[in-house]
Amino acid sequence: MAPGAFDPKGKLETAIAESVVNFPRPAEVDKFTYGTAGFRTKGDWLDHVMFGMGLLAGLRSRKLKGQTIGVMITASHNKAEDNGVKLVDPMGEMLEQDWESWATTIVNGQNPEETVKAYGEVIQKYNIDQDKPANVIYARDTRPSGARLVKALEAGLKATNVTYKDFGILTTPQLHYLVRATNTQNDKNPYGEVSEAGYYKKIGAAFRTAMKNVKATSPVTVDCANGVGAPKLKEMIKYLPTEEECGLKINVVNDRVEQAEVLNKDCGADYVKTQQKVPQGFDGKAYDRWCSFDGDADRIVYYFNEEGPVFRLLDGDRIATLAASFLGDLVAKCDFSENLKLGVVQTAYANGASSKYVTERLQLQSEFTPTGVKHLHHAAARYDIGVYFEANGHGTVLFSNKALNTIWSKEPESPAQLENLEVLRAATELINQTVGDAISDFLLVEAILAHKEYTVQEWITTYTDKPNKLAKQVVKRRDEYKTVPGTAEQKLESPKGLQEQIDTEVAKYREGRCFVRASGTEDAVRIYGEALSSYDVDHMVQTVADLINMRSGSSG
Ligand SMILES: CC(=O)N[C@H]1[C@@H](OP(=O)(O)O)O[C@H](CO)[C@@H](O)[C@@H]1O
Ligand SMILES: [Mg+2]
Repeated sequence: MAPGAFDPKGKLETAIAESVVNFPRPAEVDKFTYGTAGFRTKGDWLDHVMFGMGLLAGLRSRKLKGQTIGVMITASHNKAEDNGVKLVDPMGEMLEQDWESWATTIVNGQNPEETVKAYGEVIQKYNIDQDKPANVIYARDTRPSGARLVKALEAGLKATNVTYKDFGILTTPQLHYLVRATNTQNDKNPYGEVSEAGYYKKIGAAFRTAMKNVKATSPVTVDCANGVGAPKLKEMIKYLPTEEECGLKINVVNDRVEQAEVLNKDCGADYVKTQQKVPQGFDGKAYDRWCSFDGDADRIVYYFNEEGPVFRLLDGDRIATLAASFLGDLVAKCDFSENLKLGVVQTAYANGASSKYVTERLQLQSEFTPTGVKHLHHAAARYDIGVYFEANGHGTVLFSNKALNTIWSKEPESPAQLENLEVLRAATELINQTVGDAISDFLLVEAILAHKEYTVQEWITTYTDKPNKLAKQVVKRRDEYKTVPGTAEQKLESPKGLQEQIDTEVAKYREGRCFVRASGTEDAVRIYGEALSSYDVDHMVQTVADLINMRSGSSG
């Protein structure tokens, strides 16, 4: 058929209608919405969504000349019975925003005819030729519902004649890696071998180079949230230099993947960050270095206990500043003829002290985007070296082509410069540039700590966090809470008059900052505040919560 042509009684369309009846819509869900994290809900309700994602992944691949599209089945840090799905674009980035609404449309058909109709709308809108090749790869985390959901996905792929490959159980960033590796395998600079082992080889070799002349302080303990990060980190360790070689001993805890119900339970990066406490299974002594992955291993936070014990968190802001300081130093020492622009991208939830440290101490550019990794990723891509992290521990570093060319083509002028250059080159290979990756970020942090000869105490004293609080408030209608574009979501446009009230309140506190926005993932609005004293923060955030409560009551 011609591009854009669609026949509701055509071969593929008939196959869709016949197959989708095996994956009916669950009565429990009114409407599915593709949000920041793709689709996410109870695993039992997602078969129909998976079928639709099979259709859409195939269409997206056909639209992009047969380039391989990824499908990741995971619900990250959510509980074990939940599941979810996200599409991955050809260079390993998140699905293009325009297509998110098509994802929503294609899974919300009330009957087979409506599903076929939605499929046809995408074909017409994007002028897609159904006879063209389509390639999709997919993987899932360790959730029990994953194996069944894969069948629904495959049914959608089969109905529309898509060539596909199942990569089994992987971390989310591994799937992103594989998508990019697949699409660049015939390029001059392939991203890496197209296999899970290829991922370990690339990162393992880079870590070995980065650690060549330094020794780590051992040990470090990794809480894997009882998720997919556990078996994958254990596999990664086989490719790393041994403790004798580099000084690093890695303990893996919370690795009970066979026990589905303990996934993310009282452990993992999200628990540690939101509860501000050590995970289940913590047995560290004062100042022992620990970190936690989330359930699909795309987030990481570090922490330790001071005597007391007093819990101290080293979150995404800390990793961003550590990485920016390290990379900035290396770039300066390599003395490139080209000027490489380094920047740090954060959201408004970043602690003010970290942003100040970036601009004043590191003398680097700092920028803020709205919440959500795709915003940070796009902004970071505009720098030669763009470091981005959400405070919750999701982030990575992006190197522009110019940066890569400069770094790899430079002729060193001294043995010391060669050493720095080698470390910087290793960093470009060690860091997963497709998406935040707990395993890759973990090894980056470990390499940096070894180079800087930092203990956790030295790391945390680089700056002092401002007292802060993140609260949430359930409201009748969170969609009433809209922010002014270009303010990184820090000013409300509506409800009318609320921002003025917040401003008046915040002005009462020394170095006060407070903003309110609707959550994209939960049915609530979030309130973030910081000020010079923690007493002030508590008071300010509580008063703002009360203001919202009063509004919410009258507007409902
Ligand atoms: C304050 C906060 O941590 N917000 C999280 C949360 O978004 P909300 O839109 O705030 O619900 O979930 C997002 C997806 O995981 C993550 O990107 C983001 O950082
Ligand atoms: Mg995650």
